[in-house]
Amino acid sequence: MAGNDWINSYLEAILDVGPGLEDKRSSLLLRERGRFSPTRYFVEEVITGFDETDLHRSWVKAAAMRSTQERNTRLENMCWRIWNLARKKKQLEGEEYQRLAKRRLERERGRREATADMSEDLSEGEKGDVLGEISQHGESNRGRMSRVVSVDAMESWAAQQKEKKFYIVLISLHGLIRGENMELGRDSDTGGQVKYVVELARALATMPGVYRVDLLTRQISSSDVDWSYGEPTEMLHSGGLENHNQELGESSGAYIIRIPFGPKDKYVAKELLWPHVPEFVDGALSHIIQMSKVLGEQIGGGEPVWPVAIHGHYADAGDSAALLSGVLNVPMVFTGHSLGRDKLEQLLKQGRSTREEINATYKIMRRIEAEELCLDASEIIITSTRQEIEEQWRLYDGFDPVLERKLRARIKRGVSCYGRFMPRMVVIPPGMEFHHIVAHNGDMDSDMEGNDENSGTQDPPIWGEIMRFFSNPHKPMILALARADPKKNITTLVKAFGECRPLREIANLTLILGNRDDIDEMSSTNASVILSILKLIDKYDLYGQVAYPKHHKQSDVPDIYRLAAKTKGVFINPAFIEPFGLTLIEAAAYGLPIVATKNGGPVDIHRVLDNGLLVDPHDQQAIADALLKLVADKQLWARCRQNGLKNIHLFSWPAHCKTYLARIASCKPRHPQWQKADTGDEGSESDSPDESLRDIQDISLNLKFSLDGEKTDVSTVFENALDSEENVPYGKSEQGNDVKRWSKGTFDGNAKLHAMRRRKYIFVIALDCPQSDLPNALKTILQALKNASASESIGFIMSTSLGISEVHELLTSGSLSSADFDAYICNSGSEIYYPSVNSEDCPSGLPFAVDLDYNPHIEYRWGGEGLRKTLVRWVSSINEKNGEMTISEDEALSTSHCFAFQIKKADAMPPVKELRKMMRIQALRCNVIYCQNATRVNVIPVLASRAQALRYPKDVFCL
Ligand SMILES: O=c1ccn([C@@H]2O[C@H](COP(=O)(O)OP(=O)(O)O[C@H]3O[C@H](CO)[C@@H](O)[C@H](O)[C@H]3O)[C@@H](O)[C@H]2O)c(=O)[nH]1
Ligand SMILES: O=P(O)(O)OC[C@H]1O[C@](O)(CO)[C@@H](O)[C@@H]1O
Repeated sequence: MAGNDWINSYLEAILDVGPGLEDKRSSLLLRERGRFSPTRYFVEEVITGFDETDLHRSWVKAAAMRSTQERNTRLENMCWRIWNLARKKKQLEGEEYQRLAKRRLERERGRREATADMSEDLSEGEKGDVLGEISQHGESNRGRMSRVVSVDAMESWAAQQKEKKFYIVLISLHGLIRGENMELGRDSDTGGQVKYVVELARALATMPGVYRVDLLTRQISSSDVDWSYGEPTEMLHSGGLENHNQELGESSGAYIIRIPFGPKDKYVAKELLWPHVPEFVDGALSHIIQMSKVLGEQIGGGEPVWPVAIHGHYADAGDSAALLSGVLNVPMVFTGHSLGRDKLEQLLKQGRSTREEINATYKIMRRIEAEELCLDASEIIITSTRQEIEEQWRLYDGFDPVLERKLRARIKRGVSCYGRFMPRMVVIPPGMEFHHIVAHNGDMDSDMEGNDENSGTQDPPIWGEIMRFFSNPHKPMILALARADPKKNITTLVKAFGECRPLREIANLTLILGNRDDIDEMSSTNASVILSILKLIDKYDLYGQVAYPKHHKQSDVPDIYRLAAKTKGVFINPAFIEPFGLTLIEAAAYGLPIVATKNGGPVDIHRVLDNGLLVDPHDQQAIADALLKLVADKQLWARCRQNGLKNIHLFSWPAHCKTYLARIASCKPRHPQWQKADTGDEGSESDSPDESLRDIQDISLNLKFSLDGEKTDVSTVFENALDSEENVPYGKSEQGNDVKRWSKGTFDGNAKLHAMRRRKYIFVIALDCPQSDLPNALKTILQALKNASASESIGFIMSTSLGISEVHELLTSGSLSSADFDAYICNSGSEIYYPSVNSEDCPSGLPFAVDLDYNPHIEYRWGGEGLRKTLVRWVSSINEKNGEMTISEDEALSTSHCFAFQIKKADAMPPVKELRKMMRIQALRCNVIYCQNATRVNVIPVLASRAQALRYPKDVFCL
């Protein structure tokens, strides 16, 4: 049922059912106590309803009742409802308060421990840093954004870049992205980020030193969306992009590359894309490897040209970028655009939904974990404003501005950070594409002079579409342009307008809220925004004063701003919080003064442009007052218009790109550590390209034998495993990551492994819990699979949380040999071994050869001894707290890249997320895994895992 109509309909139902209403003396609820009655049911539904938006409406209806009895019943129910709402709000506030206090304590403790660790060698200067760290941001107002334009240093950088030829990968996941006629505001997914990434890709490709930019996104071949989103590749034309240096990069250009993943014929909203991220990573990896090879031939003298950075935009693409940067060992960059923790806090503050409800709608906890992973994995995080760092990123476990500065100072002085790392946060606001604005600014000035009527040029069609709504189209236009998303808070704007008589008299209101054909076909969240607005227009009888056109094209947007400016109107963005606010710089560029929320990016924008007023978005009266002030005060209006136009050049893509590239160039170069194999005569072993495509099947023995707690008929596993190619039964890694496909890779450097080249199928056997019957089961599986096909064509990989000595024990107890498997992914993905007859290949003298390239490949941010010491302290604190030995370090099983701990009492252990959180608070980056039925904890490098090891694409160029 739309809106809160259910409340009134339940009240109607109560009145219809009506038992006991005659008894005027007793309370409705007391009267019904003890036995089921429909009245009681409806009353309870009403009073436990948790939304206050229609309380006023219920009140109006109750007050209008003629019958005293009916009125009293309604009022009585309203009292219950208000009481219940207040109680729930209080309870939520209490819970929130406790949560925040707990968080504060945890962070303080974490920071204390980190500081204590590093205290021995604190230099004097550093000690000073600790006090008043935050206030050190006291840069001047302009200074805060000055990074945008202080590009002098960039000139020398540009000279250096001439020699370089960068390949940059950007990722924006959901797929509704194209270069021309972007469908902005189409739904909740198509917002500013779409425009941002396309314009960034285009601008980067024109920079000196940049050879190619790929913007990876989802390929959607579905009748739900335009065919253009199904094209595998789209070149992004640079159009009239200006480059301040007039130095176009020697570039092969910018491209949108569409990777198919997720359901084939369906658009999937961003909240539902999470389970498909690993599939995207596999597709993207193939593309990047292929492209690096092609670029290597074009500009790398035959050596692959790896991406200089993989840059994820928004949490979902950040998650993917982290995995890709881990697999390829190249730097990761991240831009949040909008952050989950902040969104969660805002929604909780509104008090309308519980944490669980918010999570169910927005999958917000998954999103927050992805953002934490971005902090773990990124070298640089790009924000649009300083507010984003100080107010939003600081809400995360993995980021603390104080610790960040401290670590940076230590690195500068060459002092140890004891395995601690923080990404570098850099404020680089987005830019504007000015080429299509400049042409109109002259017109605008003549519009202002009132010359347009004789100018002979035709009005843009969108003007007519808007003006047809107005009784008096010449009044100043208040313009809002945003996605129909509740957080944009357009309903408060309509209320502010509707309830302010002078404003209604002096101005019109134009609402551009995306495109719609049929409200019933919109997503429920978008539809509810539109419906509430339509109801408010009706309620305040705003017909003739508000325009809400159903459609507009991207090319209409400049004309919409121009129309508002021509009428001496004002742009308004009243969002509860706006991370940056592209519309504000767009409005400024068209000479339109602004009223904007004081929460988020607009504060920084306003500081630079000084072209309007900031308001509290919850304060309806303040919104109306600010709008009235700007519209009515002609001098103020003109000053704001001029200020905006004068300073808008500070938001320029070329300046953005220069700072961006300088930052990226400062990252320590990293690239895959695997050695290029000697292609020699091995190439001939692959009979045909098809033959080299191997299917990987993951028979999850851990699932079958330990988690299920019951034995499975092993032969069934074989049948599934040998099922048709389309029906591959993929398993789950211990972290729940999908394990899918070995990237066409095999191993080199060891004669034994050359045999793998002949494999047509590779089966990955994932095992976690050694049980007494496991060796025999393994043996049976291997034999059965070999019998089912020519044994030469089948290869096996063991993927396990066990260490290599445990694997050896397991094999020996089942009379299996190390040569029965082609490779072993051990210690939860932190080591790879191959069978070897030469015992010198293995540090422990066992018949395995360790992959020596793998450890340096996954080493990024590995905390080593500093991390181990913190873990040991954590172990002691758990044992102390429990008063008994709950967990202990297992030195024998620990390796250089896997710290192993034995758990004695699984039920006395804190959940794994607590340990992850603690590590992050202390800036220690690692992957914590509870494995072997919660009897062991393995702590390994942050981007290592068993699933990631399967993507390790060693010597892919041989195939
Ligand atoms: O009906 C519409 C609605 C929006 N837009 C355009 O879509 C963009 C919207 O961007 P923005 O106002 O910045 O908001 P979001 O869509 O919410 O974008 C997110 O990402 C942006 C880029 O990082 C940030 O500026 C925002 O704060 C952040 O919320 C602008 O270019 C608008 O012109 C349209 O063309 N038509
Ligand atoms: O999910 P949120 O926090 O509302 O964020 C909005 C963001 O999502 C997007 O719609 C991208 O998927 C963006 O365009 C915008 O940056």
